[in-house]
Amino acid sequence: MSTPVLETENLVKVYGRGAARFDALKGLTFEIHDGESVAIVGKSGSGKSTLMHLLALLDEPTAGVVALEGSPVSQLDPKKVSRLRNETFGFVFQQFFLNANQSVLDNVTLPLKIGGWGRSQRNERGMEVLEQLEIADKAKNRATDLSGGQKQRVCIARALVNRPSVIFADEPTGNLDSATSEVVEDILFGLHRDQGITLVVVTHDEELAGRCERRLHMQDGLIVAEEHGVITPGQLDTTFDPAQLGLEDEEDRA
Ligand SMILES: Nc1ncnc2c1ncn2[C@@H]1O[C@H](COP(=O)(O)OP(=O)(O)OP(=O)(O)O)[C@@H](O)[C@H]1O
Repeated sequence: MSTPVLETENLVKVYGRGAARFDALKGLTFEIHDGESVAIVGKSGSGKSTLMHLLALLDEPTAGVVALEGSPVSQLDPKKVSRLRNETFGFVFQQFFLNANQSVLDNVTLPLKIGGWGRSQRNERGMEVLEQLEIADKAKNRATDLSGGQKQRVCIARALVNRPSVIFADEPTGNLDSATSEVVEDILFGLHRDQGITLVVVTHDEELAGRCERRLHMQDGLIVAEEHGVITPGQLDTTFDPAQLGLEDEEDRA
């Protein structure tokens, strides 16, 4: 089998110390292969975002290993880690994280600016992805002057601009109404299908998780179950048991 794009071994994350110590991840070992779509699901506080931050090299584990394409990340120079993160990953978050004072195009091309690209090349590539996301007519708008769905499309454009091999999406539809959510999901899964981009999605949304080929179920800092296969909405009632996934609590879904 090919080298996994991401791999963890006995991954541990502890926040705080003494009486304030909290063991957020308690030793996770798993692999994510190139071109997979994987959902990380579980109750609020189970450790999903913590795990995603470690996988995305946005934070460091307390113990254990994260390996990117077979190379343990802790052995790499921090500058190289930043470069790898910028080149390999795209990020889509529920809160958008768009710079309000910049244009849509400048927001989208930020990863290229960080990567040292010149302005004209950045703008050319930026317009390409905005066209792909059918939002090129908004390139000069301020990023705040958009609807929620348009903002998320801008975020996806920004995530794509560097031609990443992995997109991390943390509750990507959490701020969107259901019709807009479907559009955004279709875009993400279209990229996965057509461009072979690996998708790692953190979500409380059963339907979104069901569209992924694999679901890792987290509970109290551990992966307690793993499910394979896409689940269509019609199957949700019978095969996708919210109680089993720790999603039974309405409050957790808010
Ligand atoms: N910086 C931090 N310092 C201390 N504790 C933290 C920190 N970040 C997260 N935690 C704790 O670690 C646990 C896991 O948090 P995490 O955000 O990973 O959960 P989650 O499953 O993503 O939750 P949610 O679905 O609500 O986003 C929680 O109990 C949280 O309070």
